[in-house]
Amino acid sequence: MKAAIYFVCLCVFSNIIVVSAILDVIVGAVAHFTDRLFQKDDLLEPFDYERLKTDLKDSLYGQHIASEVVLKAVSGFMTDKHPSKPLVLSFHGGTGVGKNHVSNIIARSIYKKGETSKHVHVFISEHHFPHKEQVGTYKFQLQQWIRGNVSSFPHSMFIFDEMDKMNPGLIDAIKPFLDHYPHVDGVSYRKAIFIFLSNDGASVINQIAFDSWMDGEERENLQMNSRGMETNIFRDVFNAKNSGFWHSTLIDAHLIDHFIPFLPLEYRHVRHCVIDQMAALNITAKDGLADRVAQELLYFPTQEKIFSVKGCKSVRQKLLLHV
Ligand SMILES: Nc1ncnc2c1ncn2[C@@H]1O[C@H](COP(=O)(O)OP(=O)(O)OP(=O)(O)O)[C@@H](O)[C@H]1O
Repeated sequence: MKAAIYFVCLCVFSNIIVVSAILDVIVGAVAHFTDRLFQKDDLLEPFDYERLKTDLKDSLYGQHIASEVVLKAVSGFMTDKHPSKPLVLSFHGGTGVGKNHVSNIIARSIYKKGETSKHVHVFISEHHFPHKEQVGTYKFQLQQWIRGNVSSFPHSMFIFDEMDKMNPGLIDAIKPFLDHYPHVDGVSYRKAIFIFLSNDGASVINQIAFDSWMDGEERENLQMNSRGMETNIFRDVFNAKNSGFWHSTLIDAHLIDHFIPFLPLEYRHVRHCVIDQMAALNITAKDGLADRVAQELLYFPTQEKIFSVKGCKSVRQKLLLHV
């Protein structure tokens, strides 16, 4: 009797195992199929230098330095069949001046689905990695995430926002991916793109823009090497109280390809942003609406009021108050 019960149990149990194994295979196959189907229209856009140039010219205001460097860096990288390392860009500047906006423009030039592509991965320090004590777990997850995505799609893009608030342990975790290694644990990261965004260096950039304005210089004459911009940004960034670490770690190892300053925006640039938002919201331009909205924003320095305190950040919200 006992033997019969054992026999029945064994049959039921082995049937369960067989059924679950079959189910596993079916679920895996369906997932793989839908994944392929989904990926089919989420691929690379054939790279077009002129399209990126036009997009930067038409939709980015007041950032001639960023525009030039981004165009050269991205087109050089995307047309290089055998890059020796991933492209690593570091964007610096005050709030609302276009750092995220340029990341989206770059994504539009690379992926068919632009910034909504699933190959664009955005990490916001305080949102994704809020707890200091969990840095070990974050580190593991972040490395697995980058590794998994790059192995299935080498041209993946990783954007790290609020880099100045990033835990040093996490910076160490991504360091090997940014280097010249042909492979890290069997995966090549040479076609990936990493973009770091931070407000570090903003005070130096703003001061240089102000001095240049005071001297009556054309804004467009400001270059990376004018008025010691590059050196002063480095100095400021290295000495930043909380965030000096990421720069010293990544800069010392020469892992960042381009430091890109974003200038503070003037009234005329903000006005352009208002007009863009009016078009996006289908609002007809009348009664000097663009000027009224642009005038409502705050400008600095207190006396001269030349640069927008929040760039173009709250333009949409201000505009909505008028409709
Ligand atoms: N230079 C610019 N040219 C055109 N539009 C801009 C520019 N700067 C900002 N904008 C507009 O303002 C919005 C907010 O800017 P964005 O998020 O790029 O700022 P940010 O520099 O990343 O700021 P933060 O440091 O606060 O994250 C953008 O989505 C874009 O619509």
